[in-house]
Amino acid sequence: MNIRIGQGYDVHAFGDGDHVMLGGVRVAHERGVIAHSDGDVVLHALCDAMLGALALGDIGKHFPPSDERWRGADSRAFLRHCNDLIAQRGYAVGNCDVTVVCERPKVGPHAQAMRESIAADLGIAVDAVSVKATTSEKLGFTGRGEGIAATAVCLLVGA
Ligand SMILES: Nc1ccn([C@@H]2O[C@H](COP(=O)(O)O)[C@@H](O)[C@H]2O)c(=O)n1
Ligand SMILES: C[C@@]1(CO)OP(=O)(O)OP(=O)(O)OC[C@H]1O
Repeated sequence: MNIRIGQGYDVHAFGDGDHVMLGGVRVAHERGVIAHSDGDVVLHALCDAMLGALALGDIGKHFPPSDERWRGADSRAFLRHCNDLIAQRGYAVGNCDVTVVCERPKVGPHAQAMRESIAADLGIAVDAVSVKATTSEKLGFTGRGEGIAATAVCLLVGA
C-alpha cells in the first residue's frame, strides 16, 4: 500500500460581511473575509494538504487569483477538483485533520456539518474527517480578531 502525507495552511483577513465560509458551511458572523474566492480557509488548507501530498504544487497554481473564473468561487469546487487530481493518480484521502484558529466565530457548533460536507465532497466516511478549532489566546493577528487561519494534514492512500 502506498501512503503519502501532506500539510496545508491558509489565512484570510476579516473584512466587511455577515458570514464566513468554513469547511463548505456558511457560518454567520459580524465580519466576512477578504478573498478572491469565497475565502474558505478550511478548504484552502485542505486542498493544499492534498496537493502537497503528491507534490502537485499549491492552490494558487491550480486556481490563480489572477483568473476571473475564480472570483467568488465556491471552494467546494476546488476541493472536488483536488480530489479528482489525486484520484487520477490512484490515491484517495485516507483521513484528514483540520484546525481552525480564530477567537470567533465559534467553530465547534458547526464542526459536524463541516465534516459531513468535506466527507461528501471527498467521497469518504465522515469519521475520516476531523475538524477542530482553537483560539490563539488573544495573541497575534488571530488573537486580535484581524483574521482567521487554518492548518490541515491529510494522508493519501494509494492502491
Ligand atoms: N473559534 C473557536 C475556538 C475554540 N473553540 C473551542 O473552544 C475550545 C477552547 O479553545 P482554547 O483556544 O481556549 O483552547 C477549543 O478546544 C474548541 O473546542 C471553538 O469552537 N471555536
Ligand atoms: C483560492 C484562490 C483562488 O483564486 O484565491 P483566494 O480566495 O484569495 O484564496 P487563497 O487562500 O489566497 O488562495 C489563492 C487562490 O488559489
